[in-house]
Amino acid sequence: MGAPTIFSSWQIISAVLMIYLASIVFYRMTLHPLARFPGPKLAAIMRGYEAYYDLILNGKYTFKIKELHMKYGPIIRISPHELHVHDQSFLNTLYNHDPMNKYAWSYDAHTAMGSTAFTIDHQLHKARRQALNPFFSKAKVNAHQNMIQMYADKLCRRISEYTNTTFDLGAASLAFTQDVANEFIMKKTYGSLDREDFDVAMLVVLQGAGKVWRLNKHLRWYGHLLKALPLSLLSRIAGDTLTNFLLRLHEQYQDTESQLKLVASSTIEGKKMTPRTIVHDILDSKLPPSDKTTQRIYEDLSTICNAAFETTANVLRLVLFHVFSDPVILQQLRSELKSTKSSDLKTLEQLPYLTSVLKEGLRLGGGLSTRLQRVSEKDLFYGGWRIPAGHPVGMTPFLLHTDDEVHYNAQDFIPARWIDAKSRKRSEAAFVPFSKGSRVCLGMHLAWAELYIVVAALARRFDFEFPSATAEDFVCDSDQFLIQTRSKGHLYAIPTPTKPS
Ligand code: HEM
Repeated sequence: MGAPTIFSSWQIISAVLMIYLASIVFYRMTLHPLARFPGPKLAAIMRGYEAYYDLILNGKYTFKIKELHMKYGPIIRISPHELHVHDQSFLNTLYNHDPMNKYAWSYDAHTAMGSTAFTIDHQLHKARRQALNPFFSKAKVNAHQNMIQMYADKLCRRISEYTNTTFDLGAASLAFTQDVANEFIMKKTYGSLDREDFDVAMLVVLQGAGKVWRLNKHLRWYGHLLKALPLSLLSRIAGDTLTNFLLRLHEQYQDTESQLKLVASSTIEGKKMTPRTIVHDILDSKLPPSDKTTQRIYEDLSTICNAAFETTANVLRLVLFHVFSDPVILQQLRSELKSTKSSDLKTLEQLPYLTSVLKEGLRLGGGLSTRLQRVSEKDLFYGGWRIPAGHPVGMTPFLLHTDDEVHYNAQDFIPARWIDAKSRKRSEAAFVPFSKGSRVCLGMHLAWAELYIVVAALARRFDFEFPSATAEDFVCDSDQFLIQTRSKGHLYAIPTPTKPS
């Protein structure tokens, strides 16, 4: 017979667990390489701090980070593992061409590890990006301006159908950016502008996508589980809107597959005959065969397309709301547009007021609402601080764009700030809607071109009234990776043709 034990096995397990947790807390507070950085103790101890703002308060950690900077200064520890800097002078240190990885904890949560956008490793990203760069160059975009103009004209025709009645200009803006991006990248559209409701289901799905990403960050199995479920089961659980989106992704997978087959089976002559898509560029690149599988190419392609849609549409809606709600801005824009009859992209790019309007849209509605972390192989330095190599540090474009210390009346839509030399210099220093360095937005030239062409077309042809919208509806109120606003992307408008003056 053994000796009687004083403690039950549950008590022993609990005690071991307590000691384990206490030693983690002790380590994170004292010996951890980030222990000396300022910030709330709870955030330094556990990720649960961030999870509370992310999940319970629905994407509010970005706003909390702003508050923490006001209390603790420009560099803070925002989780046991991560720092955040709020100072534009640090932009060039963090976003450049030095070897820097992305932060797997955040970027893997998009569950598209094969995509260039979410590739963690610096070298692998560099190779993947090289294969894509030529397709998205400024010259390539310029060569597609007639296509963009064609969709802008189509948007105008569709809007004319609603003269003096209310329609959703917010959904129409997304339909435009979807059709243009799909046509540019895949030489195919899914007919969003042709749909009676401007494909509003896509708007609803894309507005909800950030929630899945935030859940995945904290519950690592969640996204993988969703992906593993068969479409038939998922559609029973998820409802029509998500099912339609998944069907669209499925169609995109099949399109990728058939393009791969087409390119593989074509003769050199045949290849020349088929319209060149991004799939051709990836297959012709120096990437290894493992990066040329259908799944990898599909992940890249669907991520690039999705990165193109809501980002640009969000800026477009915000610009349209402010331009057509403010007679002074509208009048100034129209008189500049009248000075040239041309819709040529190069000409539009030379117009200072139109450019300022778009920059203001990109400042308030562009960029991302989340922090973009980088993990450097070398120590980084900020002020008197040494940031040890291997630890993620991020900055948030949205917080820089809306900082009153940098941009006067930062919350207000004031195109003139980009005209006046002094205020322009200040604002430019903290203006990073497309980020910088090796991970700069792949589609920035396309986004600029779309905005120039479509805003000019709408300002020349229509007046809009917004019976129920207010400026607050377009202020970022939730971090969904992308900016989310109270309007959730809807903008109800009554169009009338522009009166000849
Ligand atoms: C106004 C519109 C847009 C804004 C504000 C925007 C903003 C950004 C930002 C801030 C990043 C950096 C993300 C990070 O560091 O994790 C980024 C990356 C990216 N964007 Fe955009 N974007 C826009 C439009 C587009 C368009 C039209 C496309 C595609 C045609 C696109 C494709 C991408 C891709 C693929 C990346 C990842 C680049 C890489 O890591 O190499 N974006 N974008």
